[in-house]
Amino acid sequence: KLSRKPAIDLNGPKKDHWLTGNFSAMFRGGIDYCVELVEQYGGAVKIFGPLDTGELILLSDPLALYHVVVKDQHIFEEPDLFVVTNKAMFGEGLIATVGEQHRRQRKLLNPVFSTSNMRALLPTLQPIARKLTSILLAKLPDDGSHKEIDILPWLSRSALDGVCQAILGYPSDTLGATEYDEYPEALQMMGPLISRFLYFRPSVATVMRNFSPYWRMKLVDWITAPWIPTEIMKDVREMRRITEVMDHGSKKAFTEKKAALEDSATSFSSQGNDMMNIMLKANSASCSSERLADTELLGQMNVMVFAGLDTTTSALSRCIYLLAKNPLAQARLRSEIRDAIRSMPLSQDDSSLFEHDNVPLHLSYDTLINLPFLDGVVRETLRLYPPFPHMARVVNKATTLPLHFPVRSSSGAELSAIAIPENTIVLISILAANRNRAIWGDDANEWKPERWLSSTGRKDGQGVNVTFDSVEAGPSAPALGVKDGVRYPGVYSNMMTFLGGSRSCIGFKFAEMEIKEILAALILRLHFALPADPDANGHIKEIEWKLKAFHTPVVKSPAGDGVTPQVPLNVRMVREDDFAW
Ligand code: HEM
Repeated sequence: KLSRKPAIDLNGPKKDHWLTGNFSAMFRGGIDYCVELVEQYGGAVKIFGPLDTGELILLSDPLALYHVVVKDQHIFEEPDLFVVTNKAMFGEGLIATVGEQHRRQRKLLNPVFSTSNMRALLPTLQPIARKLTSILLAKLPDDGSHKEIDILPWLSRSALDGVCQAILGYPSDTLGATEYDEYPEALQMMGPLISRFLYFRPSVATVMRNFSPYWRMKLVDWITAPWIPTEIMKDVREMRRITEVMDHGSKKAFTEKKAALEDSATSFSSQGNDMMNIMLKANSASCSSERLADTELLGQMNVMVFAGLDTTTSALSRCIYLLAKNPLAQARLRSEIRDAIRSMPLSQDDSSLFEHDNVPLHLSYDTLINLPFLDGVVRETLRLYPPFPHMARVVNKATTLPLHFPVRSSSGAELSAIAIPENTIVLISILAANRNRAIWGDDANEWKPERWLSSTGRKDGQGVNVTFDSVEAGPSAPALGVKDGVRYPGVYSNMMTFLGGSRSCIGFKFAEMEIKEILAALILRLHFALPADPDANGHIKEIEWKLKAFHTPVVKSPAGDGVTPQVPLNVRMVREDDFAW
């Protein structure tokens, strides 16, 4: 059906490959390829998808994106394939629902992610950040010299413990890992397995649409039979095992939580600050027509972990890698954190707040969130390297999209609007939008945390879906990401990293807090540098970020295999001169 739609009258590159269209070039060429495409053809580019997907539109024009995610978002829907397969894996959580059901879920869940709830959640994340720092410190030589450590698994475990404890209220301790716990282990393996299944998603969707639950299970039993030996069947079997463990673990945690709440129903006394608890209370208090079913609440548990884990790990590892590459920025950030800690009022009653040097361990939520340079580092990293580089939408009826910056048709005519046939797939290029020179300036492709320091845009858009025309620059300095009143419709700092509109990321404040807390704890005590020691063959490790579903860091050949995800850095204890910048 998709391949039979009318041709799209838009300029773009030729097909790179008969089977994969422009997709293999996009993955191979990574960020540079996508940025060059957009710089050459503009904010709406015709590209070719794999197999019979046919022509797609790579979209990054600000006005067009405002229509896609806010104004006409009922026309630009999540692909059915995405929704159906998410439902099969996670149940009826936010990323698996559409229309009225999705609206009802967001209405209940939006207030759960309020700033005041984040403030109350920070103390759950602080011990995790502290534990991560202690674990890495314990690995280092006593003489203050450096050691190479792959920080990726450690960041992933802290992100997992953070999501499990703060969102689910599940006492996960993968950082400590004294005992094997199959539930968090299954949650952690879900993301990587799903990336391996990217090309099989269409078959899963077909099965979901055309088979009854009975025959679906029969089919799964058949294809996961242990006597089918191929590699891919191993992955299918693993996926089945993980889904079952996740389902069982979530149901158990949910049932216990619900029972505890019902026990204290008369007083609704606090059972902990985790988001699941807040969500259950909000649900019980809502009117019956808006209330979510248990299956929907359960679905949220799986969805939150999936949506919050690899994204946060990717952002955190990119921040530390960039700081390792930019020692001056690292020193500046460290000084800012130390100064903030020194100026905090000391609570002599709470000795747990102190470590050696009489340094309080934790910053308050408001101090942490408002540290200007830390904020600049996080925003700039999320702008330049959005963990989700592209998001897909399908056009459910033929429409016309207005553009702010005109592009060319196939015949070279100037277009200020594009006609989009029904069933066209639109790829929202978060990456290209966040690097648009016309909005962000000529240095848009450079990592400059300090660009945020003088911007009144620093606090813009926090959770508010403002309309396209209603944003004005502040009175003193110009707001970043706004040029002549034009901006992207993102919920976070005029950028598209967390998208905008009613399907924007619900967890962005949580992600921001978790990234800042872990960064602050690590940078204060540890110094990071890129690998510099040659191996036995004289090769020095060079980290490369491959563009897949997420940006995946690997070590380039010949020092590495170019495949295994890792971020090996030289780590040592901080010295006094590491604060000078
Ligand atoms: C740096 C970290 C993160 C990034 C870059 C990110 C990005 C995104 C993006 C781009 C979407 C839109 C997806 C779509 O439209 O298909 C999204 C949705 C979502 N995110 Fe995040 N996310 C992050 C962290 C989190 C965290 C920590 C949580 C949970 C606490 C979370 C929960 C969700 C959920 C539930 C949705 C679906 C929202 C809906 O459809 O209504 N995310 N995220």
